[in-house]
Amino acid sequence: MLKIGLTGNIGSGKTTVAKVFELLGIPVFYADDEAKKVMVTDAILIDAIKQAFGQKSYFADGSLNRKHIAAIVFNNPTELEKLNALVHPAVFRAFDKLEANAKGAPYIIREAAILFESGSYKTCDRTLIVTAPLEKRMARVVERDGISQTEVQKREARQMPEEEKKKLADDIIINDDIQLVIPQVVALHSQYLSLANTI
Ligand SMILES: CC(C)(COP(=O)(O)OP(=O)(O)OC[C@H]1O[C@@H](n2cnc3c(N)ncnc32)[C@H](O)[C@@H]1O)[C@@H](O)C(=O)NCCC(=O)NCCS
Ligand SMILES: Nc1ncnc2c1ncn2[C@@H]1O[C@H](COP(=O)(O)OP(=O)(O)OP(=O)(O)O)[C@@H](O)[C@H]1O
Repeated sequence: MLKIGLTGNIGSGKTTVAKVFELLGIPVFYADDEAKKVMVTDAILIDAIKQAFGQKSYFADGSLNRKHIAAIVFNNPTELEKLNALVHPAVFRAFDKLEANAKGAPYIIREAAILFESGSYKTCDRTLIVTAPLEKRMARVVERDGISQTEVQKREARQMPEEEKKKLADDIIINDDIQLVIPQVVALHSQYLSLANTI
């Protein structure tokens, strides 16, 4: 089955784009959501996170102390690598399951903020990047998450620059509030359906 990797830096609008593909009937795997799920359900992973980042990593009710972990990993690249090495294998396994369950679909989408950085693009047949100017991306995330511009910048600094990703990606959607997003998604959907028919 044709697999499309969908990415974009923080606040680019990749989740928004993914939702449009879903409306067109395409199964989408959200790596971020899956990471959130396994980090509170996988007992071995939970233990490993506590060992690495302290007991404060979880609240008494079992939910993840996201602020505590974010403060550690987005201030120290080595700590972020440690967290990625713990979480990503479980996310990769979940994607394999989704793929197995989506046999009837013409193609599937794997949405991930760090598709290129994590190497998961290698499991995709094509890659699609959503782009937007940095100022717009920052403003969107500040509005959506209520975090400061500095916090957004720290995360952006841990991601491969958008310009580099644009060179690696096969397809692009420009989400700059000037060009319309839905027609761009529909055009790519037709292209992917044709490609899926040739596989
Ligand atoms: C550190 C955590 C707890 C912070 O949680 P928080 O609720 O503040 O942020 P959230 O998860 O909603 O992420 C917001 C954005 O931050 C950026 N971001 C998140 N994880 C990463 C990462 N590993 N590397 C670079 N950027 C990241 C992305 O642009 C993401 O969309 C959380 O991001 C996390 O557990 N990250 C590790 C899991 C992971 O790699 N997720 C990303 C896709 S698999
Ligand atoms: N074209 C647009 N017009 C207006 N608002 C938009 C547009 N695209 C995205 N947004 C808004 O900007 C915010 C960021 O978009 P979205 O969550 O899709 O980005 P993302 O790339 O998935 O971000 P992250 O990497 O932080 O998870 C959301 O609140 C979304 O509703």
